[in-house]
Amino acid sequence: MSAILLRNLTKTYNGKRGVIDLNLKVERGEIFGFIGPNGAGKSTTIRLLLQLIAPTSGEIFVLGHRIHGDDPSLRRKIGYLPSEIRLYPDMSGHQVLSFAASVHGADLKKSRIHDYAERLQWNGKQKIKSYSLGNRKKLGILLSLIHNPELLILDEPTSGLDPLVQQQFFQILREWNELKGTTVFFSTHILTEVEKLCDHVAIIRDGRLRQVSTVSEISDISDHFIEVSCFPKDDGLQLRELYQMDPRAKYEDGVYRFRVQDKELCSVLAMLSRMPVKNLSVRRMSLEEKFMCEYASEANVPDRRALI
Ligand SMILES: Nc1ncnc2c1ncn2[C@@H]1O[C@H](COP(=O)(O)OP(=O)(O)OP(=O)(O)O)[C@@H](O)[C@H]1O
Repeated sequence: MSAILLRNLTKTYNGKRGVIDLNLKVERGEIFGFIGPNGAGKSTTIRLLLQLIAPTSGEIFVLGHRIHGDDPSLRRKIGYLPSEIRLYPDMSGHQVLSFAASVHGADLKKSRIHDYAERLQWNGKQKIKSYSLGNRKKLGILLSLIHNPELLILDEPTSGLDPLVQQQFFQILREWNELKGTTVFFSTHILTEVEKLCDHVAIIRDGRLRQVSTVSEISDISDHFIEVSCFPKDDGLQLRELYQMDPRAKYEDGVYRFRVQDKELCSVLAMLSRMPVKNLSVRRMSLEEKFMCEYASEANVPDRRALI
């Protein structure tokens, strides 16, 4: 039984797309990254999973149950960290935590929440209205874990956390996942987070799933950036042929910049070895760059030169 199963899931808002025809499976116990640029459809998918909005068409199964109308018993099994948390402004952090524990019948003393609060350097004494974004986020993380959920859904959990706290947070997530077998589904637009934490990743763009694979599969098919210039005696013809392999290649100030796939690299280097090359740089694309080139909307594809 999967933790999450989506079948042909579509959500439109007054006829405009939210998400289109999503098919996705997240196995139990996985840490699954859901990545995409702004407006891609991440929050819409999460809101559908949480029964906060209804699908236009398609089916959603969560922890083996088909979502159909409102199901509070299913929601109790899910921990949710929204991208923006709204809490009672006049209560202190500790009061909110105790209140949430009493609602869920959880014993804070027996849970690891205090340990996690300390590791996240959370300040529970202040009133919520005077909280910083980071402290608010930390409280949101603690609240999402308080009832020992089977499925943890985190919507951009790291925004507002400094790098050291982020590291602690990832460590806590890993520990929690190993200890309890909790499935973690988290959305982000920061690819390095997915690299650090996840086995599987789904990439969404313009409301459609573009790729579902392991993180290492995406890394393995990484391409290479080549930047090359030749001595003037070369008329550039051969090079021009080479760099035309990449439709988004650039030529400027005597320097050719283009991308080749892994499988083409050896033959391209062999060809370059026969040319009067003055400068050559070959660099493997990072996952981040690959994401930017392949998965960002066409309009947002950055100038290749900025990446080299
Ligand atoms: N309540 C709404 N009413 C109308 N359109 C909406 C609503 N919520 C989302 N949308 C639209 O649905 C699309 C997907 O938005 P969504 O918020 O799911 O993206 P996202 O990937 O979470 O983006 P971000 O990273 O910016 O939070 C966008 O085009 C957005 O404008």
